[in-house]
Amino acid sequence: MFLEKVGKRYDRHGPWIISDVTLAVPEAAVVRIEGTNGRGKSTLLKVLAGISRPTAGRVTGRPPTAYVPERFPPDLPFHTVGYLHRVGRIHGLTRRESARRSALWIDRLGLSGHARVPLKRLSKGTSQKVAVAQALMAEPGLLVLDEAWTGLDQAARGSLDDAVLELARSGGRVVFVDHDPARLAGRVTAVHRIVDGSLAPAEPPAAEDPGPRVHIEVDTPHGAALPSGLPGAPSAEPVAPGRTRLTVAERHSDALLRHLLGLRHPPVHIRSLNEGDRPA
Ligand SMILES: Nc1ncnc2c1ncn2[C@@H]1O[C@H](COP(=O)(O)OP(=O)(O)OP(=O)(O)O)[C@@H](O)[C@H]1O
Repeated sequence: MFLEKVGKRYDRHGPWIISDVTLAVPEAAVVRIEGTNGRGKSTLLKVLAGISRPTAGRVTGRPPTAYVPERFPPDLPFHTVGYLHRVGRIHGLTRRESARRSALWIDRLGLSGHARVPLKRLSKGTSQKVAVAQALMAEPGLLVLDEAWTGLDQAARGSLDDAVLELARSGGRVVFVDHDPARLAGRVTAVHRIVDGSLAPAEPPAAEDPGPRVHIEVDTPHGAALPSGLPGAPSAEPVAPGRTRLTVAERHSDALLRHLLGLRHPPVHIRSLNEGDRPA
């Protein structure tokens, strides 16, 4: 995906908010956009996501895109699960797949207690979880996140981190703004700072130690593939026909095991669990 000399102003005679922005977002990129308040970060993200049309320049090669806005409009006459299910249908998913993904993200983001609550009655933090869930439901090729972690509890922030890494690992692109300079440290592939309306490269944050990891070997019947979106974004390595070795950070292993034990499509048999080594 490529932005070529992109500029945006909201009014024909108004100031240019961003100008002459040239940016490549390759596959598997995790791109952080920085800038002080009011510099045009949200404006750039909206142009990237295709929600706002550039006033100058052009955007090419945009894959199917999902966007988590800074503020999610909860003023819709649905409850959480009904809304997510509709989002899935809008993305062209079958009823069954839409229900599967809704249930997956409701579980992973800790929304189970709010599944039947009308969107209008959700707290700000819970609405934010729904905003994240509706974007991840789409399994997009480009995920644009505008302060999407803000308001989430720690577990949901971890789930969003995992989802970003999964997406990048499968070749997807992620572009985000976040006030925490350490967000996705070690995973960010490029940082760009908005200075005087244009983009300047900046230094990515250093990696944090991911800590001990756990290996889980699982069998699936007839070699069926494991579903995408597993908690903790484990890496998966085939070790024998129908057998996969999953490697996940120890802090996510309980959530992953719980999820694997509950899987029905396909059912998963856990063969072994091997704890405690550290990444090289
Ligand atoms: N729809 C709009 N119409 C007119 N002006 C707008 C609109 N949206 C944003 N602006 C203006 O564009 C400028 C940049 O806003 P933007 O929200 O993109 O910045 P930001 O870097 O994301 O800010 P913050 O860090 O405060 O979220 C601001 O001066 C803002 O008032």
